[in-house]
Amino acid sequence: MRRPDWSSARRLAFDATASLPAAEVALAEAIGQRLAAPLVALCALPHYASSAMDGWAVAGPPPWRITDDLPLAPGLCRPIVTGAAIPTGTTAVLRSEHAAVLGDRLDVTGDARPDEPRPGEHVRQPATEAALGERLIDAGTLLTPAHLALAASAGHDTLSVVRRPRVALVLTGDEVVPSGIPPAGRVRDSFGPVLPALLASLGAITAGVVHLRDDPAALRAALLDTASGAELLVSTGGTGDSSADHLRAVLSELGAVLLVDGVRMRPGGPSILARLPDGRLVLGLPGNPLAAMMGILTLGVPLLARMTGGPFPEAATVTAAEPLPGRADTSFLVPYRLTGAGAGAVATDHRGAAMMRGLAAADGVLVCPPSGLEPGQAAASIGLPWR
Ligand SMILES: Nc1nc2c(c(=O)[nH]1)N[C@H]1C(S)=C(S)[C@@H](COP(=O)(O)OP(=O)(O)OC[C@H]3O[C@@H](n4cnc5c(N)ncnc54)[C@H](O)[C@@H]3O)O[C@H]1N2
Ligand code: MOO
Repeated sequence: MRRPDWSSARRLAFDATASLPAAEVALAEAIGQRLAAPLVALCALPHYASSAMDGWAVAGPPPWRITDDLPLAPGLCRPIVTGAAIPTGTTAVLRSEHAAVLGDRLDVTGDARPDEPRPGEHVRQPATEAALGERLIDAGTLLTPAHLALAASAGHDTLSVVRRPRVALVLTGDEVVPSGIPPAGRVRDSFGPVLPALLASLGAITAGVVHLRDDPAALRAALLDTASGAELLVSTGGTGDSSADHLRAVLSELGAVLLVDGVRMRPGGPSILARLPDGRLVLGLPGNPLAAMMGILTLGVPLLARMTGGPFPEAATVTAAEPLPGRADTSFLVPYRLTGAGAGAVATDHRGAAMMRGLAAADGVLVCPPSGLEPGQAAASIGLPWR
């Protein structure tokens, strides 16, 4: 679609693709991925009766005689540690702080409650957290450390997760230098050191990075290169119409379909989403650093949410604390800071398309509609993946 508005562009990006297939990965690798199938308990939790305290497994009322014999008959006891299996015949566990040992005799100290230990006290009964086969985590859940620990205790060594999308980066520009302070006419590469980590925070793996001159043949070859196995190519620069900008011409020559051909927003308006004839997607980000970030936040975030099996990332809202002018047919993406608890958004300074200072200082990005905003009016807000 040619130049959709900001919210239509996000929806087009989400609808451009589908969830990737499932893959079985080691438990530790599943962090941050979405579960592809419901996770069930492979054993009851806990799977045996265990002690919740260091102390004594006792049978019957006090006092008790200390023994190694099993099963425990009434009037007998033996030491036990937290987590150990409860010996047969045990009626309760007496915590060590409340135990008085005299020779081979054990009694309850004066610090204990009069009825201590109650039957079953400090005994973790089997299956109190989950029964064997019980569903513990729903398919589609984004896996956190807590989920992985639960899966491990439920007996899982691997998990079925939605495979991470592989992304090939194609960074273009004769003038772009990879390190140091560039001379006039050249610019330091703002993307190479940053995009892999940003894409990783969105669930993707960077499968390759190439730096290209502004050369259509090189760009064509890079877009046709399938060696990295990437489902998505993310390019930077060359989205414009100058003699040094080749992305549109090369995409057209390759027979790509432009799913999003520019977005009615600033910065980031020239962003492109295209599908190559073999099905791979190309996200073309403008060269201006802030514009490229807005392209990722607008098109890349919904696209990768879909590929990683997630829901559509609904925008939050934020209230403007100052008037923000609008412009017909354009959404202004405004990096903002919150002025205090419950207070509204104030635009950061230094937020030109080629600047990064404003975004670096921002709490979020406000989407100012064409009609503009008055103080107290609400607008869509894009969350920053790194906050
Ligand atoms: N006549 C017009 N000129 C421009 C228009 C327009 O509508 N008419 N649109 C402007 C807008 S908006 C944007 S955004 C840019 C889009 O530029 P391109 O995607 O074609 O990117 P380049 O021309 O290659 O570079 C633009 C700018 O970005 C710098 N750049 C490129 N790569 C990097 C990098 N890796 N790290 C840091 N900076 C980078 C590049 O040096 C340029 O300064 O076009 C406007 N022009
Ligand atoms: O995308 Mo451009 O200014 O709007 O940088």
